[in-house]
Amino acid sequence: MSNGILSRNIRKMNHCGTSCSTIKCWKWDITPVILMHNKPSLRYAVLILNRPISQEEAFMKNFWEKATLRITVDGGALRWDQFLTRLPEEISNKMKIPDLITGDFDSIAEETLQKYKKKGCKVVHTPDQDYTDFTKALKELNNHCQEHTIEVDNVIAIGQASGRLDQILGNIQTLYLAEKQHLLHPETKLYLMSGDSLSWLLEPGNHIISIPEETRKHNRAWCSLVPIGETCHSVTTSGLMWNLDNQSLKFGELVSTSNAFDGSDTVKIKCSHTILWSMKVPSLTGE
Ligand SMILES: Nc1ncnc2c1ncn2[C@@H]1O[C@H](COP(=O)(O)OP(=O)(O)OP(=O)(O)O)[C@@H](O)[C@H]1O
Ligand SMILES: Cc1ncc(C[n+]2csc(CCO)c2C)c(N)n1
Repeated sequence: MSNGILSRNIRKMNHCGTSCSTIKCWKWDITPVILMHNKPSLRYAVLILNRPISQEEAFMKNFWEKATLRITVDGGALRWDQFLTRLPEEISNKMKIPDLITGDFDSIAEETLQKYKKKGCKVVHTPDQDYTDFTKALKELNNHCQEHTIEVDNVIAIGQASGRLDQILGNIQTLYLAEKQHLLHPETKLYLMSGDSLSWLLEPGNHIISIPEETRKHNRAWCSLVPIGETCHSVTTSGLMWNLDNQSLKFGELVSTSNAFDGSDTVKIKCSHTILWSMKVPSLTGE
């Protein structure tokens, strides 16, 4: 086991005792507070998708610089370029370049591609039209890690969830594919960060999610549990304003959006099927 903070705090624990030895347990201590003050031992990859970057300059700069691996996905390279113009030139000039630029390149301008090639970025063309550039980027990330014997515990994809609903759903599909098609190392966790919201999949089992103090204190801190693609027949929670007690989550019946925290330092969730968990994370957008 490695000691990167994020995923090591997201330990899979099969320790539930004899009565539930087959139930998997996860502890999630990922918080942007940890990301913000990311420790040197933290090993993560950052992926920039093709959406405006709405996070605060200080956060993004720090987050990018301290990443183990930096990837821009197709038009994401342009978004990164635009983000750099928000920083003073003497700072942006010294920033690390993307390690990898991937995509079918229908969105990136040739000029931008050439500029990054000249700077020494590795460019991987992924023309397959059966998968999104985000999905293909995860495969390339994994290949790159294997080639260079790099390990990352977490992959955080940055992309504002706005605009095209099909793309937003496509991004959720990528979360599922990463798991089902083993696109990443089995220990590597994948998150979608959109502005001040962080989303990831909770697999069947028990989950304990640490809630950062800033989120607990925030009077409009929201969270959600959404069943995607299949009914989650049984969900039991604690730590939420609207807890579930062995209830079923299903579109057309009950979907737990606009839920909130009850002030506890952890949220506990037991679910029978995979669900999408999203939560507000503190102060990344300056709002
Ligand atoms: N409107 C959007 N909303 C959410 N995510 C998006 C949106 N547009 C693009 N993305 C994300 O950025 C990635 C890279 O986008 P890209 O520049 O390739 O645009 P695209 O050609 O429209 O997307 P794709 O080629 O994946 O269909 C996409 O795979 C997707 O994950
Ligand atoms: C059933 C089915 N629906 C849509 C597409 C189209 N598509 C899905 S991902 C992608 C890549 C976008 O960069 C494209 C064009 C397909 N191939 N198969």
